[in-house]
Amino acid sequence: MLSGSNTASGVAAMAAYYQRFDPAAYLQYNYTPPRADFERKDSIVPWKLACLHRAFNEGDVSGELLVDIGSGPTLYQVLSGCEVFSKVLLTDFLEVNREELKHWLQDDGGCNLDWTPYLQHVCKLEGRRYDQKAAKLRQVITDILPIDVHRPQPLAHDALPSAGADCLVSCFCLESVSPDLAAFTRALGHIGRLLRPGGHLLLIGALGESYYFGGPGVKIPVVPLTEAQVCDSLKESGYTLIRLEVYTLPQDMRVGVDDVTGVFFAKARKD
Ligand SMILES: Nc1ncnc2c1ncn2[C@@H]1O[C@@H](CSCCNC[C@@H]2Cc3ccc([N+](=O)[O-])cc3CN2)[C@@H](O)[C@H]1O
Repeated sequence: MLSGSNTASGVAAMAAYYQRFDPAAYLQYNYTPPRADFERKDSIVPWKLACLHRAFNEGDVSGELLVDIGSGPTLYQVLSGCEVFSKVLLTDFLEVNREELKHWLQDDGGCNLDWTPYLQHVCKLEGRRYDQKAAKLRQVITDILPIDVHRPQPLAHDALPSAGADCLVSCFCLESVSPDLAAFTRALGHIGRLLRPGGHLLLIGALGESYYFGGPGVKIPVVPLTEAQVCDSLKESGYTLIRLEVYTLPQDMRVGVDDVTGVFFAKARKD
């Protein structure tokens, strides 16, 4: 187990693990079938996309600026939000992930995953024509910034307007970058400072995960969360929970890349 919560050594140990993170392998492990099988009702990615579609489109989420916290090398988390917000910021700790996202934005053929099935699936949910989604995304994603959720100010001081973001989305990040539960809760508070009061947080994460592979042989420790801990941490860090949904992994979704037992989706509002 890593040493104490948010101590320099605990956080530094996590940062050291991430020096070996391999975006291409990570995408292969989690964002291809069976976990991303758009023909299967019980596949994880369609479940996540349905949660995000509903959360962005039920009338209470609005504003100009959406910030994705810890984007990693993935885009799926903003496919619905890009129709609601005029500005979207992607963020990640690692240069290799920011580069992966830039490849997609610049459409330079350097991507390690074809996002077409994802865009098609979300357009089907929205009843929208597919051929405008990529252009819309490239139009609203205005920057890809470095972030560290363990800093009280996770982004550069001039990254956001003074009022803050209108909405945050964060998927599978906080629990897998924190040395323990206290650091996870503190990180929730840090990202909350980026959000205006009354703004929404859409948080997706792993339940019961104690490790995952961020590449071949790159075993990264994770804070194993329960639903109750997620609810308590949100409350403790200044959010009001609106809805919590849980997906339990069927046996054949447990493919050996982690020991996840479930996935949670939380929609919350900053007090
Ligand atoms: N201090 C930091 N601040 C912000 N971001 C940071 C920091 N350190 C690293 N990062 C950044 O955060 C990371 C985000 S990827 C974290 C992976 N999370 C676990 C993985 C994901 C996953 C996906 C799908 C499914 N499923 O069931 O379908 C299960 C699971 C469970 N395993 C990475 O981009 C790193 O670059």
